[in-house]
Amino acid sequence: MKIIHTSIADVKLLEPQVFGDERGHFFETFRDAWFKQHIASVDFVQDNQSLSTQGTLRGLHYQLQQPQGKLVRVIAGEIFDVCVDLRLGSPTFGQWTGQYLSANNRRQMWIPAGFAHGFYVLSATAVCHYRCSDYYAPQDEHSIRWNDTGLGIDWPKQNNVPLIISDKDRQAGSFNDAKLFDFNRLTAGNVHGK
Ligand SMILES: Cc1cn([C@H]2C[C@H](O)[C@@H](COP(=O)(O)OP(=O)(O)O[C@H]3O[C@@H](C)C(=O)[C@@H](O)[C@H]3O)O2)c(=O)[nH]c1=O
Repeated sequence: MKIIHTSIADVKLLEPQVFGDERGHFFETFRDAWFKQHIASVDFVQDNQSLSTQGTLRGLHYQLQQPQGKLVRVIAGEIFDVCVDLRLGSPTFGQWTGQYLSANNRRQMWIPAGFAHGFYVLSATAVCHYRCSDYYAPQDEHSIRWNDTGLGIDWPKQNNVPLIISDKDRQAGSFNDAKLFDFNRLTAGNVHGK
């Protein structure tokens, strides 16, 4: 697995080694010992998959008491995947990074706990699969408006493609009003309150 650094030190892109032959190709999508050694010492406890049509935007979501690190990849289609650093005291607090993840480039984005996450769909449909380091906790869910002016996320533009977004995400609050993480608490390893 090749590691590609992003503008946010703790956010990484992973690119698998692909073995092609006359049948097609093969690649490993996840290897626990490698991940713990090179990326982060987390255990994934929940895997999610969603299918979205072109122009769908999901996000920006996070859980505060049960923060989730997420390892995101795309099985079919292409998305623009975004995360925002919500760790007060982090050198990159308030910054975002956006990366194109697709079935073609096979890239995965590692987003540690303490970030809001969302994505926008560029292909006719996209199947997104992600591993989470803590369980879904609907009572602990928070969201920030995708087009918050303070964040200024530069989402890709698609002409004549209507935006598809849930009511919940349409009504999300601003970055200024967002509940935040404590960088020191997260980096002290107490991420999951264990
Ligand atoms: C996220 C989630 C949803 N659900 C249910 C609740 C609801 O009925 C239905 C759809 O939920 P949502 O509208 O919240 O799905 P969605 O907008 O796709 O939510 C996801 O967005 C991306 C960007 C993330 O980062 C994820 O962590 C998650 O927040 O699925 C679960 O059962 N388990 C889960 O882990």
